[in-house]
Amino acid sequence: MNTPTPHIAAKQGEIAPSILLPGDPLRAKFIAENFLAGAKQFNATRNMFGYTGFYRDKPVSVMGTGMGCPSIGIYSHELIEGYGVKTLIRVGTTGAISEDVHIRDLVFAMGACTQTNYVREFGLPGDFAPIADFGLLIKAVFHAEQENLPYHVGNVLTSDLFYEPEKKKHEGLQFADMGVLAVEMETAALYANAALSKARALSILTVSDSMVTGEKTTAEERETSFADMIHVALEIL
Ligand SMILES: O=P(O)(O)O[C@H]1O[C@H](CO)[C@@H](O)[C@H]1O
Ligand SMILES: O=c1cc[nH]c(=O)[nH]1
Repeated sequence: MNTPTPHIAAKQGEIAPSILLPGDPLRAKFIAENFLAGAKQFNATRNMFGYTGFYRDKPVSVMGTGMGCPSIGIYSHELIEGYGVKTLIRVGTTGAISEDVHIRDLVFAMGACTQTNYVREFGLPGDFAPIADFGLLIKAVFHAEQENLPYHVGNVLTSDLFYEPEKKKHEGLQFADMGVLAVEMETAALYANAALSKARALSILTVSDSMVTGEKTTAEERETSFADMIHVALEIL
């Protein structure tokens, strides 16, 4: 794939082989300014900000993906196929659907069930199971254990809907009955793209609210647990 790509303005060599991917481009800016040394901006196309800097002397990039599978699908494809990115870690928020998962906990998405059509569009002769890279996952678990962070490992649900019509509200609970922990909107597409292009991917999510209890994090609480998520991601690259 030629660069610059249709959605990323970087020149070859400006994006590191490892990248963090928050949904929100302003979170990418925050991560670059607060967690990376010497960060330089490589993208502003569509205001989808991207930066490369250093973490413990290792080059690391961070870029927003937007919301939903088509959006992260486009950016992760161009990052892998255009810029040779090998390791992609989504750092996002998620809503708990399991009663065992509480706000502020971390969820490492071992697999991603989905209601989206993204993976089906690949035209495989059956259902593909989008899974995390095992090496990244085990390092994330090891780091969370060392730091005594509250975390869960398991399935998430990647949905196209943030606002569900009343008659669909029971569907999250049906997935919860199958052991699914939490709902978000991008992981299945990220894992499918990584599999297709032989890259490594993991979603590390912070629980921002609970469908079970109705609890929500405050802005201040989100900042604290958000920092845990970024530290885990940076430490395992
Ligand atoms: O916090 P981010 O990474 O954006 O992730 C979650 O938040 C957005 C919805 O508010 C969706 O993108 C969902 O997956
Ligand atoms: O409830 C939530 C919270 C974060 N992200 C989602 O997609 N849903």
